Amino acid sequence: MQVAAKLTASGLTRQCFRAARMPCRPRRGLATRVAASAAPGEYDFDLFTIGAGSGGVRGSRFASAYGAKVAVCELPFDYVSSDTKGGVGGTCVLRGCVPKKLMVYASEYAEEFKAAAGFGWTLPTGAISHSWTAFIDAKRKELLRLNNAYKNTLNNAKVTLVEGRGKVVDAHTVEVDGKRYRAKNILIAVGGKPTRLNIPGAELCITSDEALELPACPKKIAILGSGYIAVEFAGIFSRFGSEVHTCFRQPTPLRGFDSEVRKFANEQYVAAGLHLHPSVNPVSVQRQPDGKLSLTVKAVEGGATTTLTDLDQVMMATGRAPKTQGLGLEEAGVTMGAKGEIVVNDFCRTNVPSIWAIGDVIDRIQLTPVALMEGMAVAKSVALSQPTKPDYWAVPSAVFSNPEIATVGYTEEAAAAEFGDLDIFTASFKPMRNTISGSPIRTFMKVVVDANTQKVVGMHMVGADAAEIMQGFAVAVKMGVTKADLDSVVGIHPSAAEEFVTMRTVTRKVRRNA
Ligand SMILES: Cc1cc2nc3c(=O)[nH]c(=O)nc-3n(C[C@H](O)[C@H](O)[C@H](O)COP(=O)(O)OP(=O)(O)OC[C@H]3O[C@@H](n4cnc5c(N)ncnc54)[C@H](O)[C@@H]3O)c2cc1C
Ligand SMILES: NC(=O)c1ccc[n+]([C@@H]2O[C@H](COP(=O)([O-])OP(=O)(O)OC[C@H]3O[C@@H](n4cnc5c(N)ncnc54)[C@H](O)[C@@H]3O)[C@@H](O)[C@H]2O)c1
Repeated sequence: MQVAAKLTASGLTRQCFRAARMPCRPRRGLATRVAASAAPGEYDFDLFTIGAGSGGVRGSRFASAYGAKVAVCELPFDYVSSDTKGGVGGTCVLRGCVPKKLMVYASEYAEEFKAAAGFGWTLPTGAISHSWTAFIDAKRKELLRLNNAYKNTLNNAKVTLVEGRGKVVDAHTVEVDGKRYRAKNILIAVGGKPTRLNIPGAELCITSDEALELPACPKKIAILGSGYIAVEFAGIFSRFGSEVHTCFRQPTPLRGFDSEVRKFANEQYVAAGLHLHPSVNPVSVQRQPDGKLSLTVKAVEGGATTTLTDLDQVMMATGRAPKTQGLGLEEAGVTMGAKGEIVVNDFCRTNVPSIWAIGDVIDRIQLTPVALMEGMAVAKSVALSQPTKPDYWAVPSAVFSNPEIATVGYTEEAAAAEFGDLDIFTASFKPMRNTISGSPIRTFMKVVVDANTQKVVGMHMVGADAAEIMQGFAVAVKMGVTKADLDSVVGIHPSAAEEFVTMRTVTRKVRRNA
């Protein structure tokens, strides 16, 4: 694990928040008290939430179900977010998980058509084509449907929805477009926004927001960064037939993931047709006389520059920043971190006892299910007076790249640092589907076992259906499954998943004192 460990206010290491690959247990003993009761009528609401995204909606409706009087405010709807536009559902539903996965599905058909030939299908020549605008229209309709469904959910849960930009005035007051509301507790769930690198030509680039709303599929695109968003969109555009160039600072993509997984994923991305440009820093983006773009990058070592030309788009996928600017938090005395994230304790409570914060804005693990967990914890704390900590142990995650990656628990590097002695089991194979389809893509599976307790402390997979497979194994890891338990399970044949219960030979033993 290369991210420096650093204690946060919650007593959890920063390292363990880098997307669940170094799961730590919360430090005990940070006391919390639920906000003191108020005199009846003193407040308009028991809880006022700013932001109706994943965490805000979940926290609000659970608090309401527990008997609290709850309101939530949200910016007016748009497909692309800004300081004045958002929409009920938030990033995941409108500009993240959902539209991204719809794009993954849409792009996968291209591969399916190709693979079908290997299985004897003849596709009519020239008859297969894709309408980008038809797809974007269908995607937009679905997002609008979901936006309405979320509004209905809030309505059915008796949560008052206020449209407009929320701002904290003081410990118990929220202002939405000039109107003030008094609340016993305030929950900040405003999420984050895509960041742009400060390089010449940054304004010519798109981010994930715009990438989901392009008027046409780019013929040639450069993507900066190699985190979740970069590799997912690289897979999407490449399957749609774009020439995709991914430029990143590290030697392999997906910093923070298990290094064997990174190396294997790197090989598969190349096999899948991506043009990878590792160990480079972006320098500038220019508009060519013909309207296309060019991108100049500089080698991390040696400083040689390379210019990619004739690009239809340059996408920055270089991280997201908490959306806390102008929210009135500093004025209300809330402690903020260096990146603008809200500092909270183990209970998602800020240093101002009536103000709580969850989701991307606290910059722990930026995943929807984590924001949901945090929202439910705060709902219990404030509405049931049951102080509740979110549990960050064994949070699984998946990268919907081509091929998919899924992981739960420790990377080998983090586990070696934590436990010292490990037994590592790995398998690499060509999945049956790819044997006669002609696809070169292989699958990799890895089990990390603490040698002293024989507990499985990490599981990783690169390959088709990794997300679907890993969800079930995450339950086992969270319950403390041992390698012997895995070995005792009968496989489902033929499947890739069965490999996880049939690995009998240790690939290598990692010993602290070897
Ligand atoms: C491209 C992309 C793909 C992703 N894919 C996945 C995935 O596959 N799986 C996964 O688990 N996670 C994924 N994520 C991450 C996931 O979307 C976030 O972790 C999750 O949405 C965080 O929820 P949240 O409630 O903290 O914030 P958000 O969902 O961002 O919600 C915050 C809400 O607050 C509103 N808001 C902001 N400021 C104000 C204000 N002042 N007043 C009123 N309202 C305000 C915003 O408009 C927004 O609706 C993805 C993210 C991106 C960008
Ligand atoms: N499938 C999923 O669950 C999923 C999908 C998308 C996003 N997300 C969440 O959203 C978060 C944000 O995603 P992301 O991909 O934008 O962030 P990220 O932190 O995963 O990746 C950021 C990338 O930008 C690079 N970068 C940062 N600063 C740079 C600089 N100055 N110059 C060059 N490169 C730079 C980093 O090295 C890294 O490759 C993720 O952490 C993840 O938690 C999850």
